[in-house]
Amino acid sequence: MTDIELRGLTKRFRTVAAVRDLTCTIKPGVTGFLGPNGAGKTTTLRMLLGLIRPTAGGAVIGGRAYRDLARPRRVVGALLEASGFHPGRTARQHLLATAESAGLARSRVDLVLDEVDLTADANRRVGGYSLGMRQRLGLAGALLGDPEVLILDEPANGLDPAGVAWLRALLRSLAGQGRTVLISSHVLAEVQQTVDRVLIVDDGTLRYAGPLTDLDNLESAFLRLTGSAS
Ligand SMILES: Nc1ncnc2c1ncn2[C@@H]1O[C@H](COP(=O)(O)OP(=O)(O)OP(=O)(O)O)[C@@H](O)[C@H]1O
Repeated sequence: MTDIELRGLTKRFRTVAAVRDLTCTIKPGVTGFLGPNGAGKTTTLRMLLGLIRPTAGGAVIGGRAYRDLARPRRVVGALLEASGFHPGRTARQHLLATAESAGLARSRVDLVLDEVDLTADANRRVGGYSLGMRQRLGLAGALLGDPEVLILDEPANGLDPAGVAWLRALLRSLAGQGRTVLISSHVLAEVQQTVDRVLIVDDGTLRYAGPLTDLDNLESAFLRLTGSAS
């Protein structure tokens, strides 16, 4: 069981205060990370993954900063945006290269391809993939190290309705195995069906952290807490 902890996490870009003093603990289960455009979600996830340096405070996963994890892919799987794949490579080649560079068993590749339902297309070039297929490939990459923690930025992006239902079942099953799953999303109806807890941020500030069941109605709570209610 691995927690994610944010401790006074803060990021300023010149004049923009993107993330302001976020403190919370994210436990095993599925946690939805919600907020309007520009609220600071992606910046927070990028700091969690050691991609950008906080201005102040920090974030730890299982008690360690991402940069200090000896084998990060075995602890944390991440999907930030489904791009950056070499278009001339097949999905299988992409995952084999990732497995090799991370010191993971090649046998994991076929397992994760199956898990994301890409086995039939595994030998096609990624350049010909749809957005939803690239999203599934990104998820396969996140699952490659069989990590205890998954950090997924808008994982339902590009998935068709059957894909969204499939993703919901996958996330629930990962949570059922005791993993900690953090997903950002704008689709509140979908979040409502998938998550155990929610974090709501607005203007870089944490407005709510707690169980979904403590909110009568996610949409009205979101609009009220983010000042978007008319
Ligand atoms: N590299 C950067 N340089 C300058 N400002 C940035 C940079 N990255 C993000 N910002 C700013 O920080 C704020 C938070 O952006 P962020 O992308 O984290 O929001 P978000 O909640 O993920 O938004 P969205 O839902 O639209 O993806 C925004 O005002 C954004 O313009």
